[in-house]
Amino acid sequence: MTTELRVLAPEQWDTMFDRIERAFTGAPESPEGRAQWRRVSEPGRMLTAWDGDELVGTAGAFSFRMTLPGGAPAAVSGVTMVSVQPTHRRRGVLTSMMRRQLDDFRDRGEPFAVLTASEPAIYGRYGYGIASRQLSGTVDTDRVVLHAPQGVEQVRFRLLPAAEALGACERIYAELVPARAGMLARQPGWETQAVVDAPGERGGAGPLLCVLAETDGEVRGYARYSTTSRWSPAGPQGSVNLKEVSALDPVTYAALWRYLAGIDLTSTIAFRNLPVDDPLVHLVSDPRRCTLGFRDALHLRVLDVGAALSARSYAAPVDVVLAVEDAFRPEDSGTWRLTGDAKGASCERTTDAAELVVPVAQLGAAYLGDASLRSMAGAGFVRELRPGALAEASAAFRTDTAPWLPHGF
Ligand SMILES: CC(=O)SCCNC(=O)CCNC(=O)[C@H](O)C(C)(C)COP(=O)(O)OP(=O)(O)OC[C@H]1O[C@@H](n2cnc3c(N)ncnc32)[C@H](O)[C@@H]1OP(=O)(O)O
Repeated sequence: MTTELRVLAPEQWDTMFDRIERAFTGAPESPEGRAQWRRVSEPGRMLTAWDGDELVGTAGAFSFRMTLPGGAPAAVSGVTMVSVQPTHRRRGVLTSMMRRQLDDFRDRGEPFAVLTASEPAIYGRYGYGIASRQLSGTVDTDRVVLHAPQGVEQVRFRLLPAAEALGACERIYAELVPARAGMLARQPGWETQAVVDAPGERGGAGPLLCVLAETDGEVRGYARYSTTSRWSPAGPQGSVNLKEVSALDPVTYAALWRYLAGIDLTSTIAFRNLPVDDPLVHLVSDPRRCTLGFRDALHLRVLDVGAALSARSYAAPVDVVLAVEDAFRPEDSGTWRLTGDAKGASCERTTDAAELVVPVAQLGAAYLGDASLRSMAGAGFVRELRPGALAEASAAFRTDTAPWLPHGF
């Protein structure tokens, strides 16, 4: 079988989206959801695979700006809408699209690429590593007491339909973007993604609401949530389905959690995506009355080692010669000297002897500070050639704040 790769023509967008829905096997997107995907789709950035006149594969990209350790933003492509039709699976269509996409990203001068995976097992072979994780879980609000820092009683709340509070929430979001690696600066059209609330997709819950938390008349935080009503013989057992909670200061953050925990007729808060170091774990009186789970979130693929490693800062001084192995793009394998600290870094090709061997997927996993090089050495991926190089690099790559991707794409 030969497939031809082409950039999608704009008039073929609906056909393409139909094919993606078929490959993903679920119910079609709501009209609201489909309109949102169309709004953010970028002309010229959807690669398609064709078998004759049949569209059999898709791999798109968004143009994002992502925060790096140290706070600087970097241009990055976010890979999206990857699909191969069931009639053409396991014949190398995805591999050919991945190869072309990475060439394109490199031509755009982007030092790395990111994605979120339907199944994490797919992308390691293309050099992507798991660079951030997310925390999900529940809080039993009948049994757990939320800590009340001083000042919490001064916070006032205003409850609105989520779409009506968009402007205030966007201002908070924009302030938070530089504070955490992995966060994406808002691109046009993405602000409405957070408030798409198709009635057919609520799963029995009420409409999406937004509570604004204010101190002295200034909005300092917000939470987007819906509620599900449930009744047992013993009484009400509804749940708060938390979509997002953000605040500019700890007092407002605690106040928002106390507000959510206090909503009448509910006994659970369920959340799906918090940073893995979220303060929630310290706010609760009884962590055993919470269920907590971690899963992969952002997968990152380094394309230009020198540019990528010199764009971020490092938690501790580092001067290490890294041999980066890239099995999918062997032409990009090589040896670099990385020198840097909290103020910045440089990373240049070198002929000096390698001190640490790092496969490119593990470099991607370590890049935002979440996965430790030492831990990946323990699994046999990272190899130390100069005693001390691993400890030095591992301490330098880690970040005090865990990276976090606030939403999927
Ligand atoms: C960023 C995103 O959009 S994530 C969404 C990904 N899309 C989906 O999950 C939709 C449903 N699945 C699909 O559309 C397809 O099965 C795809 C895109 C996952 C794979 O496409 P294919 O064309 O079948 O992949 P291809 O034939 O190139 O496979 C390459 C390799 O990946 C492996 N592979 C493919 N899919 C999977 C999978 N789901 N899990 C584990 N390995 C996989 C193949 O076995 C093959 O391995 P090999 O090189 O060792 O032989």
